[in-house]
Amino acid sequence: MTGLCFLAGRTAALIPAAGSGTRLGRGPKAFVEVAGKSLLARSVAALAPLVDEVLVALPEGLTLPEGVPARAIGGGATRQESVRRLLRATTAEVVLVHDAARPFLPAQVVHALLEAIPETGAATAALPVADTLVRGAAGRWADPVARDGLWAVQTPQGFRREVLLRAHAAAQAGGHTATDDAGLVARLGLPVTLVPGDARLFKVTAPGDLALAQAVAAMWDAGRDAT
Ligand SMILES: Nc1ccn([C@@H]2O[C@H](COP(=O)(O)OP(=O)(O)OP(=O)(O)O)[C@@H](O)[C@H]2O)c(=O)n1
Ligand SMILES: C[C@](O)(CO)[C@H](O)COP(=O)(O)O
Repeated sequence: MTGLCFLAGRTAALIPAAGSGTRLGRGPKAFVEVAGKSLLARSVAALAPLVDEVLVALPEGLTLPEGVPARAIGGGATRQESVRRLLRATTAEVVLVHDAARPFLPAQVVHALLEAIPETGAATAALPVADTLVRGAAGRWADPVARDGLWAVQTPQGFRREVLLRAHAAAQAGGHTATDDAGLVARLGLPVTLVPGDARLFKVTAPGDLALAQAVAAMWDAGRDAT
């Protein structure tokens, strides 16, 4: 693999980018630009120097923009199905699954994941929850939720490919879903290591996130924030 020596075997970055961006409301979200560069191009650029290959799942009928160093396949109707297709399209021993919608990916997070994967076979970037949490009902405060031990899960998430293949096969056989891949692995009763994520790894989800993304891009593109 490229760059790092603590993992044997080839490493692939798998980027689900086939979402429709309903909440953002600007068409297929991976193609939305921030400071002149699409979310997809930014995510690929962060990962390409650190892995042996980059695979992207795109909405049916769309093609990779010129100059994006990746191989594209057609995505599925859900994120889980897009990742399942990506997994089947690589033979790499280690896979890093990363949302195209998280365009600011510091290299140190990838290094931390690659370091963690040999021990358990599965690891995800995550941040301890910092806000007070509450369950709401009909717009009113219902129950406080203790935040001790709670983490907000980000991507990338890294796996030995055979571990994630098993998790997806079990999900398909059992007809169950999870909002992320680490969740599918945990459902098998297997350990998932939490490694420090990064505030800049937020997911561009709703229109308000674009203003934040513009602000981060100004620093990132000037090279003052790309650690
Ligand atoms: N069928 C799908 C749905 C989502 N994704 C990808 O999964 C990541 C996280 O999904 P999300 O932020 O929910 O993106 P969208 O599904 O596009 O957003 P929305 O739910 O607002 O439509 C994104 O990179 C998205 O492109 C995917 O590859 N295939
Ligand atoms: C995979 C993920 O980004 C981890 O936080 C998240 O679960 C995706 O959620 P969404 O429902 O696709 O927005």
